[in-house]
Amino acid sequence: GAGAEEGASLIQFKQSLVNAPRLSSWTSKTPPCDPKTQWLGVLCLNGFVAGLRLELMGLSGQFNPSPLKQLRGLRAISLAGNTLSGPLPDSLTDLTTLRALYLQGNNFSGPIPPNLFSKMTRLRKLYLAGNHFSGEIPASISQSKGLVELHLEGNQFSGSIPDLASLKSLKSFNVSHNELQGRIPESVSKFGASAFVSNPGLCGVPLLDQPCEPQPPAPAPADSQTTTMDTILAAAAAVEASTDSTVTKKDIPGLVMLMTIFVLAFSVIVWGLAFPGLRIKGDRDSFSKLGEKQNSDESLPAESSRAPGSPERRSIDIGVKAVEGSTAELVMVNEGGGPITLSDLMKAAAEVLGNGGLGSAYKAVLGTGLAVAVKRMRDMNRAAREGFEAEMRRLGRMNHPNVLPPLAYHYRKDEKLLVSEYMPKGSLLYVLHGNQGADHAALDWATRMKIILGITRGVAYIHAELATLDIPHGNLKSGNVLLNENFEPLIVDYGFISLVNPSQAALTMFAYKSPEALSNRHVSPKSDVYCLGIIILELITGKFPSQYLNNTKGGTDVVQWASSAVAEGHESDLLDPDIAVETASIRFMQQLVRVSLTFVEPDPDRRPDMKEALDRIEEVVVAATDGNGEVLRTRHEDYVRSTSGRHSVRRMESTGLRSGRRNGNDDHDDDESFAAS
Ligand SMILES: Nc1ncnc2c1ncn2[C@@H]1O[C@H](COP(=O)(O)OP(=O)(O)OP(=O)(O)O)[C@@H](O)[C@H]1O
Repeated sequence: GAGAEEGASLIQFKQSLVNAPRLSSWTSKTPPCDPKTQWLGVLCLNGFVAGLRLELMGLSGQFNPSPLKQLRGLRAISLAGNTLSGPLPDSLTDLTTLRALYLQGNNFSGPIPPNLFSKMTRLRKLYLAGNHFSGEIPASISQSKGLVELHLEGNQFSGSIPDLASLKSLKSFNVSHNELQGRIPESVSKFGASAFVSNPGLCGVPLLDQPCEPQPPAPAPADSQTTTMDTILAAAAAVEASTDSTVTKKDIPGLVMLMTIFVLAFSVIVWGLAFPGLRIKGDRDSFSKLGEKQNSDESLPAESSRAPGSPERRSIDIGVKAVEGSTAELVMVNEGGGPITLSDLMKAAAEVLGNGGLGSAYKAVLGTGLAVAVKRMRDMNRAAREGFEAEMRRLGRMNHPNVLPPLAYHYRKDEKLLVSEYMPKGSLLYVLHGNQGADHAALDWATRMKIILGITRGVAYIHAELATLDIPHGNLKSGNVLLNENFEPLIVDYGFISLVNPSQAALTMFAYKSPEALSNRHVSPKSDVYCLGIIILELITGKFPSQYLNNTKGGTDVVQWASSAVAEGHESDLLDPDIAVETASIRFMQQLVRVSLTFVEPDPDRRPDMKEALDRIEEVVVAATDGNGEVLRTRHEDYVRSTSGRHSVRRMESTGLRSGRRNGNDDHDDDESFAAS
């Protein structure tokens, strides 16, 4: 009967597999769906084969789907986490009943036939991640109009992302860690940067670091060696020297490309290794429901995109030494990380972190094991050497648990480096919008409140310490808030206004995106208050603010949205669903929305100053955490600000809120000893 025919097809399918001893139950002696002898990995529905769940079985050989087209009720196939190889054959196209195909974590390779998916109109989930697929993403994917989950990350797909506007139900999408190029189609830009990272040729929203503009070809890689800070800077400097100085912003993507290809290669391996343990749990559950629910057959959970593992380091030495002929040294301005010399730094294994408006950032791991972030500033010639150095010394003296001071700088006319401690969790921007992994999950309400309070305190401190500046921070955004291992925020990239060339400042610094700047009025310390309001709304709504973009496309206008929701009395619509579940705290979330709306008042005169802003935030947070010492073990009165503006003296009860950083400057010893006095 039908059972025997289906069995014969499966046996034929099995013959294409190598190393399938675990499929010994697959014999012609019994039918595949007999409840007493049911074949391993075969899922049945009403006596017919409905699914093949053959993940993590050590299977190798090629995937020959031809025999499977005889299985009229086949809805899901998982071969994930095996070592199947070769290309995807054309015959896959005949599996038109398929709802879900999980092939991730194998060794599949080669281009995918462009029309492969044109007949697979019922497909809802397609996982090809973590293989070696190359060539273009098959355009026929857009014909599987019911796709809900599409995961192509960790391959070598090239060319541009096809237009996927026809995939109206797409909920989960990832093409990160490929070799894709061109502008990200608007239809998928909502999936956030993590869905696209490590595609050096991709540009546009949501890759803020990779705006679309013509890019020069990447310099060709030379032989492999360890990449050091020195070779990275040399390469960057050489590209710059070979073009005019305005090209600086474009040279780094080439470097990023080289670096990320290597990171990619390594992370695919790690992904493959990490894969089995990750997959097995969720899959078993959801697959076992296949016999119960008609529509849940394909509901294996989505694999969240992995952050890349530790980088593989390769040389991009193009023969120019960044510091050759220079006597300039690295000048320490904060002893927190111990002494660092320029030669330590140049020898350090390095990787590219990103390319921001003010420069490019690199991670370097020193011989001592200390990881530092090195920011190579561009367009920072506003101040003469003495002015630059004095400002750096002042920034190095910053001493607040929520402010990351530079540890050292390197100054030459044509090269300025700023070294600070490396924060492994990365920025709030990344944790909030990019990474949907464990760090994102940790952003519960208490943590977000702690972050909001920390940022506000940090900015208030910066305003007190750098009161002489027109705009003390000037570049406040979630990308410039780093998170330490306790999710304590640390503010970076502050105090540059007197150093950055004015035209560059106006183009790239976030204070210049405030309403006053956009209507050609003066930026002021109140512009930082505006930027702070955006970050708070970003944290409460979980939405990427359109205010961070240069055009009006993409992101959420959090100011407009919050103002109208408050005006209409449905503030609760604003809340990120991830925190709105904490219903007991909703009224505090709403209070914070109202407070932050005062920060984003279009008229700066109607905004509070930073001192007042801090009071308002602390008031809500203290009320919200009263009687709950776990959230924030600091009290309002422990944070005493001196009116002189010279020092922000504070006492933190919680060690978690206390920075371990030591300040190298005698002037400020009273900050450290305040608790004892
Ligand atoms: N000390 C650090 N530790 C960890 N990551 C860092 C550190 N400093 C910067 N980064 C990360 O490196 C990346 C690039 O930083 P960079 O400052 O160059 O860009 P940006 O913040 O996007 O732009 P801008 O130049 O406008 O500040 C960002 O993702 C940032 O979060």
